[in-house]
Amino acid sequence: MTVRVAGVSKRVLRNCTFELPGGGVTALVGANGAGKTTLLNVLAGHLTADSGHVAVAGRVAFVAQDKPMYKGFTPLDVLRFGGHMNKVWDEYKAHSWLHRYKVPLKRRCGELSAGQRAHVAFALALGSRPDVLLLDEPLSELDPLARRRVVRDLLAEVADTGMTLLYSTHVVAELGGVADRLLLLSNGKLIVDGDTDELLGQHVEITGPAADQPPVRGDVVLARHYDRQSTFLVRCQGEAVAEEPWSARPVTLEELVVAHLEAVA
Ligand SMILES: Nc1ncnc2c1ncn2[C@@H]1O[C@H](COP(=O)(O)OP(=O)(O)OP(=O)(O)O)[C@@H](O)[C@H]1O
Repeated sequence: MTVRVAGVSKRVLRNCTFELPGGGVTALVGANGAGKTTLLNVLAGHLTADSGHVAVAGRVAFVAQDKPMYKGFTPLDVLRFGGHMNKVWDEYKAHSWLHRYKVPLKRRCGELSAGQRAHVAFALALGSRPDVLLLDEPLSELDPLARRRVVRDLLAEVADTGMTLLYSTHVVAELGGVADRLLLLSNGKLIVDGDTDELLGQHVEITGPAADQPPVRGDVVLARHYDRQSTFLVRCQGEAVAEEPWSARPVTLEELVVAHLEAVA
């Protein structure tokens, strides 16, 4: 396991326990204040847990939400600094990221756009050849095209290097085909932790006549009742077979996440 977290508590975090195998992409999702940034800071070693244990194997790079950097430095200065600070440093990888995203190399970081600063932070992080890359809302400053390209480039990096990527995000509509694992935090507690394909296979929406319970076995995540109709989003134990007049349909990752968040809101 690349990342092993056992019983970690800190600020809002309560007894968080999970493991991430090497070489995967995990999305960390949760409402505002759920504890995502706190958890990433604990994993990065910037915060010490009040209790519990964290083990992260290999080199770790962390890109914080506000992408802090010296405003007077140019991107070239930042990479030079990265080369001095990191024992392992891939100059080509760092420079090619800035080149690919057309970041002005000699302009001061304080005069770069938020998206350009984000690219400098990505270049610095990837240049350090991390085994574990932690990103806190990495896509929030990027335009729609850049978001797609950055996601594609990060997935290629994971595939090429076997790096483990854990990133927090609110953009659950863009998780499909990207995250192979989902961690869902609510008020500092991990309420969902699993492989996204398995989670999608387990969750189903059942619709039929008004009823207190769905006609399938499993945990009701969310129930909605209308005059003559009930809809249940259920985490099933086995295959969900809904007989007439009930119907079952698979859910998207976004629907799954929103239902779990709504259930505890
Ligand atoms: N420096 C701090 N000292 C004390 N409490 C803090 C500190 N920073 C954050 N908190 C609290 O910890 C809780 C979790 O904050 P955190 O930033 O981890 O949430 P988040 O899930 O990343 O939220 P968001 O989606 O809004 O970025 C919040 O209640 C927040 O007020």
